[in-house]
Amino acid sequence: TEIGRLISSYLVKEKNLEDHAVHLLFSANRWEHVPSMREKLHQGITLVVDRYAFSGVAFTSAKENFGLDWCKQPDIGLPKPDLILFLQLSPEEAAERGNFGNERYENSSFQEKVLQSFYHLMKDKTLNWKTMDASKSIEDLHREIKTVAEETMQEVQNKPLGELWK
Ligand SMILES: Nc1ncnc2c1ncn2[C@@H]1O[C@H](COP(=O)(O)OP(=O)(O)OP(=O)(O)O)[C@@H](O)[C@H]1O
Ligand SMILES: Cc1cn([C@H]2C[C@H](O)[C@@H](COP(=O)(O)O)O2)c(=O)[nH]c1=O
Repeated sequence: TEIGRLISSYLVKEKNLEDHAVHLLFSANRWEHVPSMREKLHQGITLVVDRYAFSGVAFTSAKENFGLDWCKQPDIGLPKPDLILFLQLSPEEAAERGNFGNERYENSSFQEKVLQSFYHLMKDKTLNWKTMDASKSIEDLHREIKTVAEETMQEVQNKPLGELWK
């Protein structure tokens, strides 16, 4: 989408955007997909969503003068995930993996702040957070994710779709 392209040029540092504005753009980029997400979910299709609103809150609240509550507001009411997988890897190990350091936000001190924001978000017991050890091999991690995802799909198949942070 146009918003998506604008965000991409911000992330690769081609464009600078004001911090509040970019936070709202990330959220708008989620909201513009909600009608098609709802349609697919009602057809029984399982959605795997990379990052979603939790990255929105964790990354913006890691900036100076942004509280967690303000950061959550624009994403309140999005489709609520049945399972949130947090792939945990130390900032040091992440930095050793391919391509780290080129994008905006990819420096270890900022990533450490983001990690603390994620720990805060994970305290919310109304959400089904599961932490996976991302230092494992791709194959082992894949197996574990598949198992927990399939269990969740079984559990929730007849449950109504919830609204995030409501
Ligand atoms: N379990 C793993 N073990 C070893 N290397 C991995 C593993 N998972 C991913 N990688 C490698 O780490 C690099 C980053 O992986 P990937 O792009 O999947 O991360 P990501 O978390 O999706 O990053 P971002 O969301 O910031 O784009 C890639 O080079 C990928 O091949
Ligand atoms: C969803 C979302 C993401 N971000 C940040 C987090 C990452 O640094 C990038 C996304 O990188 P990817 O390689 O495309 O996964 O954007 C953010 O600041 N706010 C958000 O809502």
